[in-house]
Amino acid sequence: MPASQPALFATGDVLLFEDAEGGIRYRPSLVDAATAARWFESLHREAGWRALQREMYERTVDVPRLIASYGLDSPQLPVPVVEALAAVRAVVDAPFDSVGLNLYRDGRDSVAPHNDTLHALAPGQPIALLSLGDVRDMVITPKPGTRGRRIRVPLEPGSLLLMSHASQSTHDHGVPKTRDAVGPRISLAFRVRLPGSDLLRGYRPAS
Ligand SMILES: O=C(O)CCC(=O)C(=O)O
Ligand SMILES: [Fe+2]
Repeated sequence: MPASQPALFATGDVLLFEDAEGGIRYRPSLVDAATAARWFESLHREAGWRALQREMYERTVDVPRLIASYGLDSPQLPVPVVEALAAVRAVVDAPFDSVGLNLYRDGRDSVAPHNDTLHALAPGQPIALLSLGDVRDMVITPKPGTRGRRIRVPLEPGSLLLMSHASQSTHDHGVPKTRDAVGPRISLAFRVRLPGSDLLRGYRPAS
């Protein structure tokens, strides 16, 4: 499917979709390659990675990637997450309080097209996705009734993808499996939770 041509802005930001809350935008280089590599190595080694399962269509399926999650007030917060949060906060004014980390070990790991769990997210607040490690494509697909086309964005190490809360109702996003020889990739998803909500509802440790 042909990709649409996103608008390129003077800052280097690419606006992928516009809405009243900032839409979906991509900044190829939030931090430099050396910083991204340092954070990757440290998190790959030391984050609290877990294999999870979830119920889907009355079956239990393995989540095809490893996951770690922290409240941003956690005393166990890895140093790279503290530094990454500062880099994100320098360009995004949002009261992030949680981070979900994904580790895609190779091209067989993925996340299926989805929108982030609106029941758990504070209205009006964005989701900030920082990428580290090998490049993987993100595919962003308008939901039925939303204008625009499917977009494929290669997420560079050190890049930031910012998605508005509103965009979770208009678009799905996913990281498809690939047959290309790719090494591991880590993403950090900074979010603002609704008080008392559980971002990992429906997930449990793999047996
Ligand atoms: O790895 C990514 O960039 C996307 C992750 C994602 O969509 C999620 O954690 O909800
Ligand atoms: Fe997501």
